[in-house]
Amino acid sequence: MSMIAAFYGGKSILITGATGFLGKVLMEKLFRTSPDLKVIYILVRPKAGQTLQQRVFQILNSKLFEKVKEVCPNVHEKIRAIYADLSQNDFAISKEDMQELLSCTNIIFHCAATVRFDDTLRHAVQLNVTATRQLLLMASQMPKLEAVIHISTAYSNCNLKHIDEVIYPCPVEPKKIIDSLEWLDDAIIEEIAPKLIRDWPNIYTYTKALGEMVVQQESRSLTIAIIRPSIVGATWQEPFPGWVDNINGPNGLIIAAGKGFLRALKAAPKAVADLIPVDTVVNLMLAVGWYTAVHRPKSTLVYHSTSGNLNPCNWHKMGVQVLATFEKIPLERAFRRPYANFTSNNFTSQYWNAVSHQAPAIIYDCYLRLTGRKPRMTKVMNQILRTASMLEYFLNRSWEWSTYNTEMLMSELSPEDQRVFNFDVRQLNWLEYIENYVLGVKKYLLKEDMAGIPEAKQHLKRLRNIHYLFNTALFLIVWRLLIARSQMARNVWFFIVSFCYKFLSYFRASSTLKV
Ligand SMILES: CCCCCCCCCCCCCCCCCCCCCCCCCC(=O)SCCNC(=O)CCNC(=O)[C@H](O)C(C)(C)COP(=O)(O)OP(=O)(O)OC[C@H]1O[C@@H](n2cnc3c(N)ncnc32)[C@H](O)[C@@H]1OP(=O)(O)O
Ligand SMILES: NC(=O)C1=CN([C@@H]2O[C@H](COP(=O)(O)OP(=O)(O)OC[C@H]3O[C@@H](n4cnc5c(N)ncnc54)[C@H](OP(=O)(O)O)[C@@H]3O)[C@@H](O)[C@H]2O)C=CC1
Repeated sequence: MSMIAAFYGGKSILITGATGFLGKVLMEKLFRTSPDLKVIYILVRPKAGQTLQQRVFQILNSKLFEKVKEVCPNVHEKIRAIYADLSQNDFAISKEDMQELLSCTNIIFHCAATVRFDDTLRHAVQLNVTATRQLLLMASQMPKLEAVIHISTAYSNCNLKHIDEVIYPCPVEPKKIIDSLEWLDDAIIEEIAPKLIRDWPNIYTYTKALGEMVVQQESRSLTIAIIRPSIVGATWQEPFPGWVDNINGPNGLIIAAGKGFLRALKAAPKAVADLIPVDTVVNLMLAVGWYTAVHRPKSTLVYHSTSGNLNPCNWHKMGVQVLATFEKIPLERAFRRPYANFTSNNFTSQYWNAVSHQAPAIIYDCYLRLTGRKPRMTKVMNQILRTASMLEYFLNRSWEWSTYNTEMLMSELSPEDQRVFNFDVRQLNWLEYIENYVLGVKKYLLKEDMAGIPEAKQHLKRLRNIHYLFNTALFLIVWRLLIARSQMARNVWFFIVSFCYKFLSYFRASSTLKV
């Protein structure tokens, strides 16, 4: 019997960010391994015209939850969606709901955050810092609370090269920033933001670092642990391989590469691609929840959920495998044949951008205009290049994360728990994982039918022929223009033709002699 699964039995668990990528996989695993848990409270806001109930219904009826419905048929009754907006005071939770949460909650998993790199400082602080503080104040009024698990990011200290499992101080006190945002207006905030974030690459990583400091400051009466995942990718094993449902992180770039939009990336090919499967992160979260509640460590422990130091993979290996998979299982209606080029050189990168990205988009838009349609490819291409440039910082550097606490926890688990809540990334086979990942992007994110693969392959063949035709035509035009204008080009042309003629004559003469 798994001790961790048994621990969550009968518990009331509060999850923030349950409608997000990590949150959904967390709920799924909890219901599947501990179907006798009491209730999962999720803090949800209405979104995109959907009510809370509609959002929950959609999640529970998705493919991700198919296994859960077999193990826990009454899952609908065990999930309680509470209206909440984490950017509001007291999260805008009603008095009755707040009372219930305060009196019943046993464990909290705090996943909610804004993960946009370019969010405004005000909004990112509200969500990643102030909301964390407010949640911990709520937690301190919960008599039955056993543990709080805060999800940060391995990149919260990406201004350092070697990162230990400790909370590093930030140059400015979070409280001072929260207070000053109350009276400063938006224009001034955006002006001082670059000065505040100093050597952090974006507002997201900076506010996640502030969030960790808040956890440290508010942890006096609470038992808290922090988990820092690196780049969270599709599921490795559970509930099935390759599940993914948003375009964050690598996902958008994988689609852009598969559709033939993105054919070059400014990335150091040898830099470590520190991806971590989402189910590995969730297994660690549940193990940490159990360990923190049962062993109640004296200080706030930080756990790194990273792959680089135990089982490294680099961007080159990843790119090659992504392309190899698209060769076998192409995406539908590609713009160009998938091709990949990683370069860390500025000049080469700009050259590839002009030749491989911008020029084809402009040519295609001209074609759309000529055929009476609305041009759109330049806009799409600019969007992709903007995203790629936002991720560049992470593609051109490697970090070392120590994993002492994570390995210590692994050794504390029973063999059964090590199997059911496996977070040992050394067992990951990258080639197999990336293939399933790419397949998952096609099936679960783009919702493409596997029956369409022969047609997609046919389409790629047509694109290859167009490519050859286009290049030949371009070569002939350039050559014709050169010959017309330059004596040197004419000389070269004459030399090549006479050389070919002599070679053919010699070949014919020698083959006649042999006979
Ligand atoms: C041999 C050599 C091979 C060579 C090969 C070369 C070729 C290539 C080979 C490829 C190989 C693979 C390489 C992989 C590399 C991976 C690198 C990963 C590094 C990640 C590091 C992460 C470290 C930190 C990790 C963390 O700790 S945490 C999380 C990470 N956080 C993020 O990843 C957010 C980032 N993103 C943003 O920050 C914003 O996205 C922003 C970017 C500002 C844009 O922003 P903006 O331009 O405003 O665009 P959006 O509004 O966002 O979206 C625009 C449109 O997409 C739509 N849309 C937005 N959402 C979604 C959604 N869900 N679902 C569906 N649609 C959505 C939206 O409707 C809109 O459509 P529309 O309305 O235009 O029609
Ligand atoms: N994905 C990754 O690569 C990594 C993620 N992390 C961390 O993991 C955690 C989860 O990330 P992930 O699941 O990928 O992110 P998602 O963007 O998929 O999910 C974010 C969640 O936060 C919720 N949320 C955002 N704003 C509010 C609000 N104002 N009120 C209520 N809920 C809100 C979202 O709700 P809604 O659905 O309504 O928008 C959603 O459920 C984050 O803390 C992130 O920093 C760390 C490292 C890497």
